[in-house]
Amino acid sequence: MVNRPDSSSTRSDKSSSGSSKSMSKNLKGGGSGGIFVRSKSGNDYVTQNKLRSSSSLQSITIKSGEKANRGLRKFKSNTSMDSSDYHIVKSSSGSSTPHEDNINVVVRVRPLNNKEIKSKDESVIQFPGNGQILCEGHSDMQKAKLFSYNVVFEPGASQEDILNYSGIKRLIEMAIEGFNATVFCYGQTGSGKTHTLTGPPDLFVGKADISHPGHGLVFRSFFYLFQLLQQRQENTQFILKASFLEIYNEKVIDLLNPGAARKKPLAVRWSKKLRGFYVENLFLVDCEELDDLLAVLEEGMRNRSVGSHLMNDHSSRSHTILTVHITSEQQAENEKSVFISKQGKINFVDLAGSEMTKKTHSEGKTLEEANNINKSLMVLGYCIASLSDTRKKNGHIPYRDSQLTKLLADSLAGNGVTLMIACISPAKSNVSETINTLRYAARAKRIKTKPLIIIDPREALILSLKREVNSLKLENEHLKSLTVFQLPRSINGVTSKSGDIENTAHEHERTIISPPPKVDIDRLAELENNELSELVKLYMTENQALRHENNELYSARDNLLRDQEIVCRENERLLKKLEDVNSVCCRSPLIPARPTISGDVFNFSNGSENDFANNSNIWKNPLNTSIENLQNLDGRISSADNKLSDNLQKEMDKMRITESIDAVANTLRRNKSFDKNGHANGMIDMIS
Ligand SMILES: Nc1ncnc2c1ncn2[C@@H]1O[C@H](COP(=O)(O)OP(=O)(O)OP(=O)(O)O)[C@@H](O)[C@H]1O
Repeated sequence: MVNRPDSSSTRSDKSSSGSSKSMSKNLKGGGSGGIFVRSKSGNDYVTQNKLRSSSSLQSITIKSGEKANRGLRKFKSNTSMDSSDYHIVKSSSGSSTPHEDNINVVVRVRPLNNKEIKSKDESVIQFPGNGQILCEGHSDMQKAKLFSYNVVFEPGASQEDILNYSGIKRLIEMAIEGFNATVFCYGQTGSGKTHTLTGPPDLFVGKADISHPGHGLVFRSFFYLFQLLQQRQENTQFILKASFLEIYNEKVIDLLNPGAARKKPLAVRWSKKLRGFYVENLFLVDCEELDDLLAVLEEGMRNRSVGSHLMNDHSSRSHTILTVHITSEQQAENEKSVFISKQGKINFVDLAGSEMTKKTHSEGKTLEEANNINKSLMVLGYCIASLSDTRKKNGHIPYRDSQLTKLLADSLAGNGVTLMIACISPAKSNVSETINTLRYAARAKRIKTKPLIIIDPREALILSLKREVNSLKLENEHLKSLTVFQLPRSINGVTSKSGDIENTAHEHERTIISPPPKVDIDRLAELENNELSELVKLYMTENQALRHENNELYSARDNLLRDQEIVCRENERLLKKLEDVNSVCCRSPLIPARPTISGDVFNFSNGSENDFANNSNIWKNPLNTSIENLQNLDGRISSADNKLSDNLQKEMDKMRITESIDAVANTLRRNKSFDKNGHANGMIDMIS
């Protein structure tokens, strides 16, 4: 049966069939691509809605020439993330306006458990398809409620299906790319949150069976993560660290170092720089191999607070947050000395379940735990309600009212990408809690986050300055080469029309730019703050000097162009005059008719060059002559090879013009057509 948006088929809960067959092979499509999936057998366990693809979002943290050690050193020193200087700068989509991204919400419905089956409890959940859930009302009087989510996992869905269709894969990919990703499980006690995230508790007792189908999302995500890292390790270096904490009775306990922490809980502090909350002195463990990550998971699961009550034998009595920090280092394509560093993380959050203490019969310690759990979940509920309400979301959000909401603040409405897995029981006896959870989840779906780049401003500055210095250097080299091309003019004694041109040209040669000292890129991380600032200053100085030189070169070039323009115009004016003189001379009965310019010039290639030289007293306008012929003209027009400047050439043209004028004047003199002042019928005036 195809589960498409137009499908009107409604199936009842198949949980009692309890099929454990893995559906992963039968399912089409995958990830968060918004594809509706079905099984070949016709039994659908996963229905997807039209999902937004988050693929447009990605994040990079740019670091110049530094290995990832800086952040990691801090991790080793067991201090908080707050001690880093990272600032949120902009989204990785390339634009400075960050994309908004809705929280991705999926729902998992667990099968009816033995107790429920025994007590003849019924399922109140139906699956209309298209990511929808129909839940019967509290009583027969109430109407069934329809909810819509990104994906719905029916009771038969396997653990592998959750990995493949919840969108977690995309979150892992984004974490590798530098985003803060969070997946959290929400739901009433006994609804399957821990089962979904980590699998049944006996998996962590004794020797681990890697192929066990019960392994949860965290375990499977670790495998997927390492698979991706292996594919990418050829050109990228990855460093992984992990932490695992629980919030038990509003106290933060380090699950990787629980002894000390139980005596003195860790503090949750506000970071001005990060503009977020963080846990001080949380232990971070290096995870070079997959086994290290799995060991962190095992260790944390062993140490977390578990209790039992009527609704769950292994009830989580705390909220847990397992975080994997992923730092990647990649050499920039065009800048060998520049490394692009990305620092992402993924949080796996297993919330303790809300519980009706009347139902669970909690008392004593368990009751106190239940009250704290319910209280923090209530605050989470307020936060979600406010954030999903467009009128309230810019108002006060009570994150500070619980440790949980402080630590989830960024995932809920900050700069990360978030996946919520709402877990529900299908049993009629739990219908009011189920409706509450479904409402919660529907609200959460309306919340938008803004995934952003986190970047160290000093490193970004160094990188941008380096890039600018390089481009300025290239530009200046180019301008210098153009200026050198013009210099022979002054060397050959050609007068500059604007006196300052040569000064500028010479001046820029005198400009000495001292580059910043060479710093070993690998050791950049070891530099102190003041040394880094000094380095930034030196780059800025170099940058400024290059800009100055750049300006000078530009003004020199402009002056040279202006100068050339003036000479050209003057040249043209003189040539025009001479053309007039020549035409007057040709028409004069006193002067013998001369062959036409074209006749002589263009036919000289058939004769000897001497023919042309012999006729050099006839003026020829080089501007009206084809370039090919001009290049042959007695070497008068400079070629790129002999590197005579245009201006020098024009000066030579001028000299030849003067010679031509003299020749015309001599002819006139020879023909005795002078007036008493030696002027040839006014024509000499024209050429003077
Ligand atoms: N999808 C499922 N398939 C099979 N068994 C499940 C499923 N979901 C939950 N269970 C079983 O139901 C019981 C309760 O599940 P789990 O402990 O995960 O609930 P929980 O929501 O984490 O409860 P709590 O909030 O009390 O910790 C467990 O025995 C678990 O193995």
